[in-house]
Amino acid sequence: MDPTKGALQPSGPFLPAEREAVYRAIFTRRDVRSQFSPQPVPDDVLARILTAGHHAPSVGFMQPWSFLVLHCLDTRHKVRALFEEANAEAVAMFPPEKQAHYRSLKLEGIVDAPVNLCITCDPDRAGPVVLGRTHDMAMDRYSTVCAVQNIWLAARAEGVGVGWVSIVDPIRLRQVLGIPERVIPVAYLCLGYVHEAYARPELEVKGWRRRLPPEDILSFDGWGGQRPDHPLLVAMRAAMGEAGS
Ligand SMILES: Cc1cc2c(cc1C)N(C[C@H](O)[C@H](O)[C@H](O)COP(=O)(O)O)c1[nH]c(=O)[nH]c(=O)c1N2
Repeated sequence: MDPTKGALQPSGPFLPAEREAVYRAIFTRRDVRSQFSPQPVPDDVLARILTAGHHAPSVGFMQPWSFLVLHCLDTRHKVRALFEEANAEAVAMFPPEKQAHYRSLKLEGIVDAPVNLCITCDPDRAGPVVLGRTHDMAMDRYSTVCAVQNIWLAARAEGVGVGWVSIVDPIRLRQVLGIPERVIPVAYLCLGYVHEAYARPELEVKGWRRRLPPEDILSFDGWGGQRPDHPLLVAMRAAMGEAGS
């Protein structure tokens, strides 16, 4: 008996409105730090968002992620203290002329948001030899990041904002959350309803950095293959214009 018999489903393009909805989620998704409503995110909504995360692609289908759901305010205050400490160290790493600007940025919403998630990667989830990870062990972490992105986009569709906080010492984060040593904390996310969000990345609005034009990120037939008048480049410029970027 062929196990693939009847396993296929139609896979054509979405209807225009469905396609628009997917692109809308992508283009209006924001990293949210300060606009969180304290209104709780109900379990059924959170369940849909996490289920989207759990349907991410993963190397060898290893599904290396765990989703730690953090409501406890005491725990979140401990994580915020880790952020404060790391952020003070971070300021000093920037050139003196950028430090005041850096200090003015709000870079977390750990306690403002009603719920946080820590998304971890367990390299041992599927044994030592994993299909597709044989020549690059980082593939399990990349898979975990795919889950994060699914969560981020599904949350956008639910009206739930997500902010990624990476300015924390991962070793101390592990201790605070009781994460075993072999497990890697990949992402710390703050989640909550947002009624208004920036139309462009907050770092762009606040003059820190701008989105790069397509000519800076497209290359043809190998690294460094710039083709300034290539039709794909022209089309991507137009698509970015339509996306408002
Ligand atoms: C791996 C990683 C880590 C972080 C981030 C993102 C990612 C992917 N971002 C959010 C980041 O600043 C943001 O995505 C960009 O500025 C682009 O903005 P939008 O996400 O489009 O709103 C982020 N933001 C922040 O305020 N504090 C942080 O510690 C981090 N860390």
